[in-house]
Amino acid sequence: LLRWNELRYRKKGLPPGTMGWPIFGETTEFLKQGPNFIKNQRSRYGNFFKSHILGCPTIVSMDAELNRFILMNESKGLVPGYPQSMLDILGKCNIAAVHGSTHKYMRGALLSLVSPTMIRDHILPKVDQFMRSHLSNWQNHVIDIQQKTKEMAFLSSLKQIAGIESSSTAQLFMSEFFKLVEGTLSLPIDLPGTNYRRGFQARKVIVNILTQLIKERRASKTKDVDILNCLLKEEENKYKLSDEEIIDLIITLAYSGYETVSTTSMMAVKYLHDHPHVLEELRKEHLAIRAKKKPEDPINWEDYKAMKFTRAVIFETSRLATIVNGVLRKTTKEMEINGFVIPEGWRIYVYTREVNYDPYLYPDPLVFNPWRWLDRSLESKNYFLIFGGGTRQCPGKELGIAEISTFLHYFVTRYRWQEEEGNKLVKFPRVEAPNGLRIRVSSY
Ligand code: HEM
Repeated sequence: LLRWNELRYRKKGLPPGTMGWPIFGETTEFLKQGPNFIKNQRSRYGNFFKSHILGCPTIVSMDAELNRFILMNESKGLVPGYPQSMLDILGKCNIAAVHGSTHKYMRGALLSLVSPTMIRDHILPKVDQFMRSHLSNWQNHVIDIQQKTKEMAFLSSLKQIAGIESSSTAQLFMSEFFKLVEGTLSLPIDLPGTNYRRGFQARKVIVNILTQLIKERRASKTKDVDILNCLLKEEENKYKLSDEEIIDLIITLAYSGYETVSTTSMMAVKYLHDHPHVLEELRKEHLAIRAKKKPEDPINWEDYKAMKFTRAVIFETSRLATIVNGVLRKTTKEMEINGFVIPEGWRIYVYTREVNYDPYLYPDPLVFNPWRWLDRSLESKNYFLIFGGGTRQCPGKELGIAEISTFLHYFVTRYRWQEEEGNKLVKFPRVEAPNGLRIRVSSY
């Protein structure tokens, strides 16, 4: 079978590599061995090789130049290639499902909602208010920081979107949202009891909640500046979206900033715990900001901009933990890349993980050293792909960093913490603590 499968794909012009078993391909090896599978294949076949993973024939690209080319050339037919379950559940207007001019339009609408001015004037005050209350009364408790940062990422975005925080709507929305997320990461099997079916049903509940919210907003004419109101203000808004587009955009916003922000926050807590000298430096930065303020004064834009070491801690956490392993594209037609012919419909996995551990780019790559990021030019290097690159580079980069920074501000100025015994961390295919990451918290 293995040989037959190799012969089937021995089409002239494909990159080197192996295709594994019919249907399953090399998915088991990929999931079991994780990054080592990719490294082994690279040592045999180079930086651009073929495989068959997660149900699709796939090209894995680890070549810096080619990766840039792939990310810059959506218009030539290299569109997002995320799994069908994700597209089905996030809606047909979600940003990963649209291309060309529709993508430009939806992206423009989204960028206007999370621009630096919006963050400074409207979002940061909400994030501050939220973090103050979310991070209260943790002292003298053992908490699961994974659970707390997940709730934080979701509820903080819900507050920015619609000013909702701790109502029963927020709780219902949150439990349905968690089911939706699980559904997007499952096989698209529509049977009772599957995560896919549950995710799809959760989407329906969320769409109902949002439809109701939109109706209430239109009737109430409130002047609050939150994301929902900005989307509904037709006269002043350059981007006019239908209700369906508004709903999918809100789901996109909550979804894209959820796991990225929560996992980075959790891992920052983990690394700070394990590196007391880094925690000391970070705390110094935040205590200096607090010293100039009254206890009730919020974190403002100037404070955020002054958090240079915090920014460095966030980048170093993203790099070392590799929160995002890479991004997926697919070909909309047969095309030639780097002298190889890639058939229509193949996935391209722009695999960026190994760049994070390249000793030429990051000396002592396995050491947690935030100081390396104080040279701000590192952020604009071509190989810096923590937030993606090209036409789909993360529009929520500053928002995500502002949220994590505010979280860290209140966390390190209010608390000390000690990890409990027995925590386990998995780094691949997602960074997570399967049984939670429990810490014992006391007042600072
Ligand atoms: C530490 C936090 C974050 C990380 C590491 C991160 C990472 C990324 C990456 C790697 C991509 C590229 C995906 C691709 O090319 O297919 C991306 C895209 C995106 N991110 Fe983020 N992200 C973060 C926070 C956020 C936040 C808070 C938001 C909310 C506004 C957000 C919204 C988006 C959206 C909407 C896209 C798709 C853009 C498009 O397709 O044009 N992200 N992000």
